Amino acid sequence: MNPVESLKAKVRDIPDFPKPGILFKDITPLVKDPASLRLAVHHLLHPFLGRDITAVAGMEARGFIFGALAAWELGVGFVPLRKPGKLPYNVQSVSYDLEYGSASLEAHIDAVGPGDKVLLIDDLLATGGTAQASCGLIESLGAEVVALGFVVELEALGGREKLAGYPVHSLLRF
Ligand SMILES: O=P(O)(O)OC[C@H]1O[C@H](OP(=O)(O)OP(=O)(O)O)[C@H](O)[C@@H]1O
Ligand SMILES: Nc1ncnc2[nH]cnc12
Repeated sequence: MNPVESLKAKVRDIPDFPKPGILFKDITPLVKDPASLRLAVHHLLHPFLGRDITAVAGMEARGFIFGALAAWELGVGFVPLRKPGKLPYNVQSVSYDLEYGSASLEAHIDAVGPGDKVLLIDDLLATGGTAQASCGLIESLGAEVVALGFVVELEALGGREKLAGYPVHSLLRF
């Protein structure tokens, strides 16, 4: 099996979390294993090396894990997209639906701006609600979304279709 596919064994299935009927894909076993974490970040970023990217943005909370590592590897800054009420300065907000509820994200109004070329990174793509809303948030601040990267993609939930028009890269497709 190729090394990236072998990472699938590090994603743990938790049935009925956080609600009955949801099969939760738990990435904590992958993240706690140093070789798996390094391999995942390396392959997540492979398509983006050498690209004109000025910032990485990541969605709270699990997107912070891979987003911050991605920013470090690319040598650019990291922009946190946070759950409501957490950012201290003036914010721009966006609301959206996800597989098991609805939510909002916020960014500081000066987090990115015109001329910025942003790579959006999250742990997982499910319905695409979070990612689509995050694209809107970044664009509402005048920046461009260059591409999106996810460690896990749940293909049956159709997130990729919701992101039509954006380059989407995922590592582990279930
Ligand atoms: O494609 P979607 O249907 O929008 O779902 C994907 C989102 O759901 C999870 O985040 P969650 O909101 O559960 O927050 P967390 O990272 O704080 O656990 C995951 O980390 C993605 O951000
Ligand atoms: N099934 C799932 N497992 C883990 N995170 C998720 N975010 C949205 N759907 C999810």
